[in-house]
Amino acid sequence: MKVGDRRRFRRDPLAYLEDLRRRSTTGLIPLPGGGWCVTDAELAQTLLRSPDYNTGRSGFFGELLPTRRAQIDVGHAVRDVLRAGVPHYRAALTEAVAALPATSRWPDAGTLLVHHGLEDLLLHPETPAATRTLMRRAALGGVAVRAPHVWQRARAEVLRPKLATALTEQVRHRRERGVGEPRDVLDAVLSACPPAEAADRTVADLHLMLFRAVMAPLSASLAWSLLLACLHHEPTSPWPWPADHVVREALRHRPMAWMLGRVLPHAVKIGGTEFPPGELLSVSPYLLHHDVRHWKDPDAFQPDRWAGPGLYGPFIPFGAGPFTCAGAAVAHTLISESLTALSHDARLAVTGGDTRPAMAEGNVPRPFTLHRTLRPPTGHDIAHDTGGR
Ligand code: HEM
Repeated sequence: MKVGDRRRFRRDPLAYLEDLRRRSTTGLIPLPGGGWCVTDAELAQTLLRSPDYNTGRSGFFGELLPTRRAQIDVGHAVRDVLRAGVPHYRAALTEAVAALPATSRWPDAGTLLVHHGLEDLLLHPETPAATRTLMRRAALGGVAVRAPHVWQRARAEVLRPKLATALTEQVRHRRERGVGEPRDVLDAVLSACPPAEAADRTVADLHLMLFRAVMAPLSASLAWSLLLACLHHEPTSPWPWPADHVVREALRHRPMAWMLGRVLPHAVKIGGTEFPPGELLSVSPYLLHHDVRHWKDPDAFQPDRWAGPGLYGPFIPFGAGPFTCAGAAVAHTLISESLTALSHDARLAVTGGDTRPAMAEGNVPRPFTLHRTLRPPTGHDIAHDTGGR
């Protein structure tokens, strides 16, 4: 990438991408880091959904699991344990929100909240305290969510192997004892991975990988939902939208996974261009979510657009097709629960908010400050609380 392009990309990555799309006449844009992005919505969805382009294993798990079947089993087992843990998450999050200071710095405060909600689901309370402490330090110290500063990332690099060693020891211990009904994500991975298929260290690495894959997008999507809703509403009255619509619209407006790549298993001709096998073709959820041919006012943040019967365009914040996110539904629930806990009986306002993202391992919000003021119950709340309507 040329220096000028790099500067423009850093200033506003999404505007830079939009600009590349505007200049393309073929529905394809060459990406500065290599490979191509398919911007035509139909072609893009074909690429994600067609079994022709999604052969073999998903890149999500890297080389950690030997077969596609094993990948699916692990994804489902983790999803099931999180789904069963929703009531626990709700209670833990409500507790954490009650302890949130009136002024908090985001997105870090969101990472803290999400971790508080997930802590017992990642490693249940009977796990040795030292391992849980390491996990907590990792969650907040740049292992779960990529830290912005080099020194923080260096510290995370020291923490990561310590946590991997502690988790490996825990895997050995649980395997010796035998795993019954999964109590946490580690049990879920163990239940889907027989020892012949995954060594103790591999299970620990899978747990670490899932820890990041769950924490980072939940934390970023919660922060985007909060920021965008606050920027588009006066803090003097409660939000007029259900949390579910805010979350959906934030996932559309600022999807954390802004680019999804596929390595072509065979040669293909797209938009008049021949691509050899092995070429990297990507689809951008962001561009599809902002395509004027499929969305009305795509650049406007409008949670209300989800209130009516669907006139929706392509919506793929969790991907699509055979490799779509295993945790999509539960992720949506967890973010909505978090937003509900934050906005319940409170006025929310932000300062320092910017809708341009900082690109880390995805599209994450730049730092902003949340001001949360508890509001006295209104007549409506009292009628609602006592069951009166
Ligand atoms: C807001 C939160 C989340 C977002 C935005 C998100 C997004 C994504 C995306 C874009 C993919 C890749 C799809 C592709 O390559 O086509 C993916 C894969 C995956 N996600 Fe999520 N995810 C989230 C939360 C979760 C949670 C809570 C879980 C826990 C179960 C999870 C488990 C997975 C798994 C297992 C895969 C790999 C699926 C496969 O290849 O079989 N994700 N996610």
